Amino acid sequence: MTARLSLYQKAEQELYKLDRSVKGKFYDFCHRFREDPDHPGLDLKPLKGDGRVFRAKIDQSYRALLAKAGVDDKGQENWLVIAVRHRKHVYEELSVAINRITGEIEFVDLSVVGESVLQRAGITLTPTEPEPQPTPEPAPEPAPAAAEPLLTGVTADDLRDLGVADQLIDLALAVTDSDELDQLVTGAPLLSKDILYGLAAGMSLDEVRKEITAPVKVDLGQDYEQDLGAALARTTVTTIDADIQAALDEGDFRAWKVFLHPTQAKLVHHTYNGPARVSGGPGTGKTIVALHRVRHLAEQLPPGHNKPILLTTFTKNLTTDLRARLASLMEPELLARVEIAHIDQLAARVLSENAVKGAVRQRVYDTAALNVLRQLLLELDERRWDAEFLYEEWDQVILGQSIGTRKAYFDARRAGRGRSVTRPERAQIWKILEQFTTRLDKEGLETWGQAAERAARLAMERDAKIRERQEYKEAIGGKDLIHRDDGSGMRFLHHRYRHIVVDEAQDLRAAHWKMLRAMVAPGPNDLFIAGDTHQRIYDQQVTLGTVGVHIRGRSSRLTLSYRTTKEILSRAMQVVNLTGKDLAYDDLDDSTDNLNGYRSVLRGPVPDLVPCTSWDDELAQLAATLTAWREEITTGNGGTGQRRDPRGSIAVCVAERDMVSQVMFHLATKAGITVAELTKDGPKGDGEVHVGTMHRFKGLEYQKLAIVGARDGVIPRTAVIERYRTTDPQRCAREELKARSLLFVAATRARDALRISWHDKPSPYLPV
Ligand SMILES: Nc1ncnc2c1ncn2[C@@H]1O[C@H](COP(=O)(O)OP(=O)(O)OP(=O)(O)O)[C@@H](O)[C@H]1O
Repeated sequence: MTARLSLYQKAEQELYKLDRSVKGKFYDFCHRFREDPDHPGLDLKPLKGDGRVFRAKIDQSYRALLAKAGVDDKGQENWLVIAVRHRKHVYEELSVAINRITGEIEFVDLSVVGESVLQRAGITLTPTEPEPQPTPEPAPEPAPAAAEPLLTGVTADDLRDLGVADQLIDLALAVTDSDELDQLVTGAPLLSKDILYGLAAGMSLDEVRKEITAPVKVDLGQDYEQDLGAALARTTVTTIDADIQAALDEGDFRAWKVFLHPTQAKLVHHTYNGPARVSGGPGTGKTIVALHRVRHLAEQLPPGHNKPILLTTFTKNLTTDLRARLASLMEPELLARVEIAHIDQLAARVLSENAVKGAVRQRVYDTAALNVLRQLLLELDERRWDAEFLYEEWDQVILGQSIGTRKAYFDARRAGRGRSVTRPERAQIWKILEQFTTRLDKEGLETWGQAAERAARLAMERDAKIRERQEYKEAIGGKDLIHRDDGSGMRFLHHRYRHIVVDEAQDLRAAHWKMLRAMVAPGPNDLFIAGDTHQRIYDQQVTLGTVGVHIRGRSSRLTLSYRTTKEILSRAMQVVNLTGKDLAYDDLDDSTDNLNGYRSVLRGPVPDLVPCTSWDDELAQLAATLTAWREEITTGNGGTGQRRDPRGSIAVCVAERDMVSQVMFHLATKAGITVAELTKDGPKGDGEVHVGTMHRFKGLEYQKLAIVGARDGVIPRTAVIERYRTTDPQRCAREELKARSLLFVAATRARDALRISWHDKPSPYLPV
């Protein structure tokens, strides 16, 4: 009889860590097992635990642990590989269970639980193939004196109700410190791990129930515990040959493509009755969820050749990154149904489609437009207002709210703008800004903010026409509108997209949102928004409700970081910790957001905080660190790990623009390290180490990251803070918040190693 073989997520992760030769043998094993699971060479035998787990021979040393999940209609047996390990670590007590919350198959790996915890919980493990013992085993140490349990205020019933695997409950209650907990959860199913870490991080039972358990709860029938076949259908597994082969070849870099965390999967597959938003700290998988969401939506589309799905984000280099990742996740035919464009590119496209001949304007960045305003103020001898204040008033209040008349400006809300302005002052400001926009116009210039506004207006006009046509059609009982449509092109008018997915949403302008809102018909799954306001590094605070994007009741938060180690995360959190400040992070709507429960299960070295005596000293020490990092990566940590090409794994993030070229020059000429500048379009060239300013690092990640020049006066900038400290305290606080977010974004790009250096005084936000 042949068998169908699937691979449990944890088994796949174990495989990554095995030697290449064992991986190869495992692959052969899969082939042989599929052909005939009862072949004597495989030596398939049940363990004594609950009789549902079997072991089979991969080679002399390695065993596969498998669970039999029934036989299908064609008589084919369904088997799940739950673990791959050395025969020394296979115990009779191992068993599988079906989780009462998720209904998925769970395997609790007792072999990794610490000896002392097992003793306290009264569990002894029996090896299936005991090693010959040359000397008698010493009598086991008596269990250490009982210390206070780590998890207080929770009972076994609480843990059971939340969804912790039965086998882990007594063990979890016997744990007395976080190292023991770390060891326990290494072999724990995902949901148990989340719950136990959540409780240990101080989440209340209610919070865990709401944020961790409820999102993954499914309705299970009466006898669900016996039906492994049904449970297998609910469990995320790798099934086909090619998948297993790819997993073995690509290692854990591809994990995100196959295995979504249950909380992530829920968000990906849910049907939302309108715009939905997912938030969460850095590295919690918001982008991964957005990418899978695009695939999910594409899979539901009726056949066609158009592109009814838009995936958009704030910057160009992130768009390149998203495109590459999506291409590796989706079949080309499905990918062809997705438009991938950054938000300014989208606005530019709308404008060019509607361009009047001869009226093309050159689009400029804010600094260029600000210079035009400065020149104008000089010519007018205008000293009552400084150029930055006026520019922001224009960009954020007038453009931000699409204000077209002096009267509307008198009534405008100026929330978050700091100093108030009286009616006569508004009259002065309006007059100056009118002259400013006329000047821009005359010079044939347009800012990206203006372009976004114009694009939004055009998209909204188109939306209004579509609605009007729709309403008319409904009013006449759904008949064809041949006469009305004739020759006007109206018949072909429809919303550009059926679904829009937005990443890094926290930095989009009000006009961008208006444009996006108008590009998709309101309805199920219209807008899916991923973002984290703790990472807002541009000045665009938007309340989505005011631009027609209503997310209330459809917001979710991810809390588990997959990128950053606990050690990096705890330092980074201190940067954005606003305790005692009269400031808060918004939730993109009219409430606040926080990072409660944000945590990581990854461990690594504590970040290095390095004081230097001068900039030259900083450069020299940086070069030494990078040389060591490169060595670690290329030699696979001195031969203990996987060897890798260091290109694209290491980056240097600088606090000031000028430092980019200085760092690049120093590394290339004095340290023999090849470099690539991180530009708007991504890394330029294929140098080993990427170098860029903090803004360029948005949304990216590196194995090892150095931040240089993190000193007081630069983060935050003295000039900016001094300008507003007395004149506009609210603005001053906003600038501080932005500077904190920038450092937070930079620090959380690091996966395993983070090093932050400065000379003179450190930035006040650094935890030193
Ligand atoms: N389910 C998963 N399995 C394995 N890896 C995952 C999973 N989800 C996320 N990751 C990994 O975690 C890292 C961070 O994911 P992602 O970029 O989506 O986070 P993010 O929340 O968008 O971060 P940021 O806000 O910092 O941009 C990536 O390396 C990704 O591959």
